[in-house]
Amino acid sequence: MKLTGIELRRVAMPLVAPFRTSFGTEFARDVLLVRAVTDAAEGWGECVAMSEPRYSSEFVDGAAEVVRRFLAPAAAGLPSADPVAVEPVFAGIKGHPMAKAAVQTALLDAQLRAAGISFGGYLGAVRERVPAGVSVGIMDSIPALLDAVDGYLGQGYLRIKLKIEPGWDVEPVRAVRERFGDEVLLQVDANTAYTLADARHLARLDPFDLLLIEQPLPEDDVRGHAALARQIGTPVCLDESITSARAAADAIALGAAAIVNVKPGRVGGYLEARRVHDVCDAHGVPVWCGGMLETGLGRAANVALAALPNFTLPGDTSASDRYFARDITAPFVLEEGHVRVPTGPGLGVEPDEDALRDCTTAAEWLKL
Ligand SMILES: CSCC[C@@H](NC(=O)CCC(=O)O)C(=O)O
Ligand SMILES: [Mg+2]
Repeated sequence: MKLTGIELRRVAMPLVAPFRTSFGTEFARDVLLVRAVTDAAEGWGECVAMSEPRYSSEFVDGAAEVVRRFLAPAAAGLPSADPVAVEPVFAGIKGHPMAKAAVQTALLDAQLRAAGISFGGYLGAVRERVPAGVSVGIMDSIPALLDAVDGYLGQGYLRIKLKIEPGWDVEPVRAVRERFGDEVLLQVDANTAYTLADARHLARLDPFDLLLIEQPLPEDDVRGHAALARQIGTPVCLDESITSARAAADAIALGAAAIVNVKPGRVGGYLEARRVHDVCDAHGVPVWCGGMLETGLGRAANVALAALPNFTLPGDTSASDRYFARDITAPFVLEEGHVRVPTGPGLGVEPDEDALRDCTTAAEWLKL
């Protein structure tokens, strides 16, 4: 399969409501899409980098430049743009996992469409639908939070994740527990907002029987997470710290991760994401699929990944309307709290031409 060209397409996707985390508030997504044109088929990849480098060091303009100057020429230089062959070539370019993941996914989508193989079939999916959790941002008030959670539970979401930060943690969790009871699957995500000195405070979450606390400490403080795990009862889950399968193995060996949030963009692609899944499985550590407010293209790939055997916790694989009034693919919908795994070749979804046209802000053809 020879790569003949790559299109970089930027789309503007307003969010149905602001989404506030400990590192800022998102009002819209400025998404970089990669379309790989090969002599066999075309494929799409979504870059999950945000507009600013606040979740991690990548940001969308930088990712576009890395694809333009380094990744696309590297892929085009190969005799065959096989996503597996592209990995070692991309390894020679340091960092930029989200940019790499977008290109690799576009090549994988093209290869699988040409072969008539679904993304889930290729990755090793064992389920036809996956349980959907939902991520709930930091709100202006407890009543507003309770209204939001009530709405999501009413839609059928099977797990609630609350964003937390110092000053918005114990009380919102207590309020959700008191209002919705002990049966609701509940977890929190701090996006690195605390330090080990907050251990005693974070232990105040223990009575609320949370599934996990996600990335309480900075992404490079793996030892700190291990120390924290010995001081709190809530299981520690890592997100930002897990940049590769090796990082997952190290974190598990250090006792820093009882659970892992798998995000293909954070680790350089779906092939490495599967390796993270496999390493965690080998250590008896459950995983779930994280989210980066993906459009239906990235969402399709995540839902397929979430159907692998060791994805035993509901992921942030929400319906499209959690974030977007109009998706660029047919919307993913919640069915009894689950999202269906696409079965068609490749990602199994196509961009809707009209929706894509209406939200495109830039299109650039990279002649290779
Ligand atoms: C803008 S926040 C993106 C990163 C965040 N993602 C979510 O909270 C889930 C977002 C989603 O539902 O896609 C995380 O740290 O897990
Ligand atoms: Mg997270």
